[in-house]
Amino acid sequence: MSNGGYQDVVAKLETLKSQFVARVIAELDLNIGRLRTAGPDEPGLAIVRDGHDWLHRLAGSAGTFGFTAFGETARALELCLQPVVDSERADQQAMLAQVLDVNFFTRLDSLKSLLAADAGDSAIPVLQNSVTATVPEALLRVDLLEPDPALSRELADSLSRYGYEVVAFDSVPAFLASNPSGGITTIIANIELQDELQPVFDHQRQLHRELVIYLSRDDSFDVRYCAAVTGAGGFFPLPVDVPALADRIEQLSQEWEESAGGRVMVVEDDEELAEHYRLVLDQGGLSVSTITRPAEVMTQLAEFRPDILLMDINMAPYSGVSLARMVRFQPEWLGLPIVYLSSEQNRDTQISAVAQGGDDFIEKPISDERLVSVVKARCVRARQLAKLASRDSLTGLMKHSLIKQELAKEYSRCQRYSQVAAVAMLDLDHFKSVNDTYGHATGDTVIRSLANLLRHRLRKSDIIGRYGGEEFVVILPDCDEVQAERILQDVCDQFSGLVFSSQNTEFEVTLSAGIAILGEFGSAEAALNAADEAMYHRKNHGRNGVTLYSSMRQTGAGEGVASG
Ligand SMILES: Nc1nc2c(ncn2[C@@H]2O[C@H](COP(=O)(O)OP(=O)(O)OP(=O)(O)O)[C@@H](O)[C@H]2O)c(=O)[nH]1
Repeated sequence: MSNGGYQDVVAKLETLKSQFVARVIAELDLNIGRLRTAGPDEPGLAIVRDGHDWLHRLAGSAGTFGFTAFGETARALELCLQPVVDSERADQQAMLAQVLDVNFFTRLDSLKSLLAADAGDSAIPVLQNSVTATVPEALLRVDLLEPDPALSRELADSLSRYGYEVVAFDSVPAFLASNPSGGITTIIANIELQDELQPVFDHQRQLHRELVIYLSRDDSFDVRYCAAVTGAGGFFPLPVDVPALADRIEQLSQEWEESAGGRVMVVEDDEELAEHYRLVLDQGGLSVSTITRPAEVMTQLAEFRPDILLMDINMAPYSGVSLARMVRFQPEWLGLPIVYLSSEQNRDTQISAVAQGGDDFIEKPISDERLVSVVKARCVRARQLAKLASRDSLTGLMKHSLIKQELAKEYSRCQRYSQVAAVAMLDLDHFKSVNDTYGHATGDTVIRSLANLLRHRLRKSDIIGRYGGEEFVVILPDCDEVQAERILQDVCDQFSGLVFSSQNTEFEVTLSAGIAILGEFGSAEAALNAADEAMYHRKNHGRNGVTLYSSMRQTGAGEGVASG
């Protein structure tokens, strides 16, 4: 975020703080006046219950706006009223006189002066060092810092086959001169340049140590350890195992993507507090949606689709705990992490809230820095878990069941809007012999390499899944036969150009693909079967290439495919 943007956030937070003060001053006069009139009767009890709720809200929100002493006193006063609220009806009236004594009102009156004192000397507890981190596309770029021109050329050439845009530099100053905007990239650097790079990291916020991979001629423990000490994300001895290096770049960029951003929905009925959280979390690089009316929770969930839901507990007349239960009525939200953000301090109540449909509890008030770091960590975890459930562990691509769901969705979309989309089935050629000759681990590297290539070569809107062992499905929305054939032929060519090595032997692998156009079939399943049949046709006609189902039909093959 630019400095201007940061100043803007600070100004908005200051405005919220002023609004909070103005509201609280009005509430103080009103509530103190009412509590003074509370007699030992039913109307008096109602006033005390309202007063308790009001103090509870103040205790939770004041600290967030920087009114620490004020918030602590409000909390102490809330606890004074707690026994009345908690006790049996018969005892309540008798307790009133004891609780509402001179001491209670002296402390209640002190709230006004505490508010004024805190307002004078407390700074807005805003994040000082925010990061906006939503730049995964930039990670396709790899900056290569290698003084040896021959090695640099060879590596740049090999990595570009995996779909990376490689920019080579022979020195750190040359790299810095070319990247003045400091876009986030993966950096592959010869470890000899390590001492020059360290000061650069200290001064450039966009360069991240964890996105650096060192190359080294010396593969000793000491050198590897030194690289780890710098916080580097990878280490490769020379000569480089290129597929493994490409794989590491991919892993780093995926880890980065997971840790960047995150979607959080906040349900908080206090409007100033909700806006404060929104500004602070947004400043911390998260996408935020806030709702102050709990009745909107279901609609907003469906629209915003958050990674986590942050929910206040006391939102009279609603309870966050019951809302969490209600959210869980819908199977789709069973796995959504719900974190209570509440000023509730009673441990038993906290545990009971978590037991009834929530996942965790954050106590209010919480500092801005801590809120951002806790929420970010929860988002990363939520994304990792969601990914584990739906993504193939070897490649990170969609699993069989998910890709079939996506295909069904795309099929309906094409039907509804009369759009064109293609589905392709891809299968590695003679893959059994790769495993048999070089071992299963090398076979895994080949599978991952194809997955990475597909991720890079295809558009963001294309959908890729691992359908089976060495079989992949690709869905290409808004893509006709001619375009799909061109794209997949390009993938085939790129893939067959990758050089793998194992046991000092270099080898290449090819793939066969079949393509079908969704709209030409009566169901998504039938289109997939057709793509599969076209792929087998390619296997029987020389492999290493693409077959269109429609051309295969024209030449008389594939009569058996169901078209409905
Ligand atoms: N390394 C590795 N191998 C796998 C994985 N899943 C499936 N395979 C292997 O993929 C191979 C598939 O072999 P086949 O179905 O005979 O096909 P092929 O050898 O590729 O022959 P064609 O498809 O006719 O070109 C088998 O050896 C499986 O064990 C995996 O996750 N990792």
